[in-house]
Amino acid sequence: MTTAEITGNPPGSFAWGVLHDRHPKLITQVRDGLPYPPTTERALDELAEEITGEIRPLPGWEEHAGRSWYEVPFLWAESCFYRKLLGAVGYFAPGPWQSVDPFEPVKSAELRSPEFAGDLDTARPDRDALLAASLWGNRADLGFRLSSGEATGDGGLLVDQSQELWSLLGEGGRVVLVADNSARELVPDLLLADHLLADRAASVVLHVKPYPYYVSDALLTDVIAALRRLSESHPAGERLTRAMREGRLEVRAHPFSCAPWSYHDMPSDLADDFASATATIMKGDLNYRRLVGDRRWPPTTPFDEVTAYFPGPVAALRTMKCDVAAGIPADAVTRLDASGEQWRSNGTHAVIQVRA
Ligand SMILES: O=P(O)(O)OC[C@H]1O[C@](O)(CO)[C@@H](O)[C@@H]1O
Repeated sequence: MTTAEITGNPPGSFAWGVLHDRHPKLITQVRDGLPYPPTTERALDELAEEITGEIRPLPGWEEHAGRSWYEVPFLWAESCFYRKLLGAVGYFAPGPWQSVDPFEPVKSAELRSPEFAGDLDTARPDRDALLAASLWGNRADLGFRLSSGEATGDGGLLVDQSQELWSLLGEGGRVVLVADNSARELVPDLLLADHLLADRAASVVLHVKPYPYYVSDALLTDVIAALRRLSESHPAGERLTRAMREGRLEVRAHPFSCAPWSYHDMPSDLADDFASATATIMKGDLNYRRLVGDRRWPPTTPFDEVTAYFPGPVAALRTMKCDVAAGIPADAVTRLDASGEQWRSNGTHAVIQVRA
């Protein structure tokens, strides 16, 4: 079974709002974050203008050139936008700005924020608290806050298969954790990895992005910054640093992690990585969209069905921040639809879903 891919239309939809409102704000935020030279300012101006019209050709991204940003698959349009934003700030070109993360100022500020310190102070070591911290750490990523403000209410878990997840993870072996955002999400992910390494896994492979993406997505440099910050006030910082040196915690940054397609199209080496793991844990909203396909699934479509193709046991820890939904019980869908709230995308609901 399949259904239509999400695009930026119709006007007023969640995807439309991201393209229409969030992306221009992001350009402004990036511009304000670092003292870029006039050539970069001009490139950012050009991108701000381009996103109101047609997609201009870019080597490797010709697939939808000449079309409106709103007509093409939303996942592709967003990924292309981030790729072009990095191009505009000289991220890929030889020169002084090469590899300078345009989102680093916001990521660093978060790592030094009182909220972050509060997270650490209240962190509890039991497994369910660690799982919940990792899940809800995804609630307000830095891109989401640009257009939606910080999600506050807690609508709770619409699906809670945490017991199935713990059963899966009880078997040792290698666990793959596909990270999402840095700082306030990555640190609880690392604390979860620390718990797994102590109790349930011989090794953990942490997948991060090879280059900046979706504002706050974690890179290797963010893992290192998080470990340093953690080491200042939590014993797990030292343990995890040692685990990295010993190869029990391994960081990978596969190019496909920034590709504009779902995991259905993943290359064989990545599929082998997932297939040979005890379990793969997918963090966050974007990974969820890529896992189940960025499509207008009826929200009751079984999670097992939309992930049947995935090469190995897989779990999703996701706060809901877009229109994609699957595996939601029918009575919950009826109740939430009747409430009139934007339950699919306002970041106050979450799921822990497992396909063993
Ligand atoms: O960091 P996450 O959880 O992947 O969320 C990414 C955000 O960006 C979006 O992909 C839209 O830009 C939303 O789905 C979500 O709000």
